[in-house]
Amino acid sequence: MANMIVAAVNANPSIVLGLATGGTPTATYANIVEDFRSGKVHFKNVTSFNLDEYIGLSGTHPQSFRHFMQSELFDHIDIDPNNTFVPEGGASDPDAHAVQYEAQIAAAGGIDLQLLGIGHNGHIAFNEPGSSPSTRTRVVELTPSTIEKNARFFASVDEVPKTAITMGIGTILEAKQILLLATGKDKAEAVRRSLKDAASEDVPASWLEQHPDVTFVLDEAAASELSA
Ligand SMILES: N[C@@H]1[C@@H](O)[C@H](O)[C@@H](COP(=O)(O)O)O[C@@H]1O
Repeated sequence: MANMIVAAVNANPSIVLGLATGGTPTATYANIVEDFRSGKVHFKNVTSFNLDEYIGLSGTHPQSFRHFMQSELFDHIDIDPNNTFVPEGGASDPDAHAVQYEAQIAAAGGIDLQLLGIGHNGHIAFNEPGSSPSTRTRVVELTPSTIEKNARFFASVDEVPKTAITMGIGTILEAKQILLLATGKDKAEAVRRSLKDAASEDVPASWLEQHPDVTFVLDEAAASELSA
């Protein structure tokens, strides 16, 4: 995955990247940092937009996605901090901020390459089951199961925010190219349903079937339900 991203940046040094958080892409970011340190890639003219952020967590909160991006990637490469966008969890008017975020993506010319993970229930970004392909960046409520899964990053489940700002499915589908990374048995069912079921709101990642240039990058465990 890191090699694909580095190749894309080298092919277009002013690329607009869409970036994801979560446990899955940490190794990808570590490999990108290594490639930067060995001079294989530069990010001076790159712009990035992250998928989502918890509402109520400021960018300095250790569990905020802004903090994750700084510590896993941005602080270690030469990207211009002014060109790194993550929805602001501390925005005073999150609905207005979501609209503004869409405008910022459009002003940057749209996303060239979008990196995605996948939730165990098939969510992408924080588009939970029930999300339609026309959804845009907006405020959403997290499902109890997502809150429970993400509690592993917090001291207790009560500390996990119940709402978030997320790019919509429609926003994601406008990216020119999409890479979805999934690892582990826990993701096998979501991966199978995304690729094999008819596209529907039940499995938000299944809407990716409608995109012309999507690559799923899977380990064997995540791919284990595909052969049946
Ligand atoms: N909003 C994020 C998603 O962008 C991420 O893809 C997913 C899976 O996370 P993980 O990689 O930790 O399994 O859950 C989170 O809730």
